Amino acid sequence: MNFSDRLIEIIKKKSSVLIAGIDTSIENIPDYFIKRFYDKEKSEIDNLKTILFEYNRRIIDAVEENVVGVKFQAAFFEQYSYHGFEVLHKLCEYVKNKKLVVIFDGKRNDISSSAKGYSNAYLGETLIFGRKMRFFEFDAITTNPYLGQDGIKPFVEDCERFKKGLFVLVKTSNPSSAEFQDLIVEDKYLFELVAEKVYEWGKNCRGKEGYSDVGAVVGATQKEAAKRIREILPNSFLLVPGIGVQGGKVEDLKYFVDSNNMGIIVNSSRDIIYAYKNYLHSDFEKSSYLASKSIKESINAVIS
Ligand SMILES: O=c1ccn([C@@H]2O[C@H](COP(=O)(O)O)[C@@H](O)[C@H]2O)c(=O)[nH]1
Repeated sequence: MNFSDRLIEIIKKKSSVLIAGIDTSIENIPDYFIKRFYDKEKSEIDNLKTILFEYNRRIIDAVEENVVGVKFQAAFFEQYSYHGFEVLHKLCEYVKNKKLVVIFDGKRNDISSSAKGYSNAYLGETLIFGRKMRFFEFDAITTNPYLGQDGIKPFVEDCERFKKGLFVLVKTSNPSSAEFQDLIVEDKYLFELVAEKVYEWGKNCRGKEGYSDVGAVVGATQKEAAKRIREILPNSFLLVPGIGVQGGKVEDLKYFVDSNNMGIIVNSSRDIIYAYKNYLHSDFEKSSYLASKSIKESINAVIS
């Protein structure tokens, strides 16, 4: 089954388009949780690994009912070197077993030979002594289009081969996104040209429902751009980060959906993983549950 078809199936089953973003830093985990798991007999690194896994695992359990998937932000695991990646690997398997969509937000790309290495790692398989090994079980990855077609091709090929998904950065949510993305090239915004490329790259990997497995990242803070991107990409999923803390408004999601009020998945990270700061300080699991339920319901009220 294609990635886009799997995604649609889960969206229908869950009546949700919410993705929980796991961007956890150990300093933001509540003290009471750290104290509960910190073992003085163990090394700092062993404690880090246990606490990072156990906290995120509980968040995932708490929000499972309200989300269609989990997006792991690579940076927050890479900051702990290979120890962080060990935890990421375990969490990825954990989410996979729950039949949710698992996204690796690494914004990877490079020249084609190196891009192939990234694609092997996160979407496909790697040859070791003639044997094919699959290391991560992600369903989709985010990529940066700056290197052009040859840097994207290895990912697209693995999407076709392994029925995986790709989200290419088209218009990002951050304050400086206009610096390059809004430059005018050939009478168009650069992000429009990138969206046209995304259409081209994804036109041969469509699922039965007619959606492409190659989608775009479009920040929730970019409603004007979203209207234009939707015209260029009528049959692609948009991964939309930036609601909440970054100022993106749930009401604006009506500009991101397609003509069937479909075609988006919406990420929320800090508002979910650190919801205890706004809800119940002493119960982070219940807080994350309540936050995810409230975000899911407010999105559904806008797009259904
Ligand atoms: O344009 C982009 C692309 C990616 N992101 C990522 O999404 C989350 C957003 O986190 P919040 O806490 O919900 O603001 C984070 O992992 C970013 O790296 C983005 O925000 N904007």
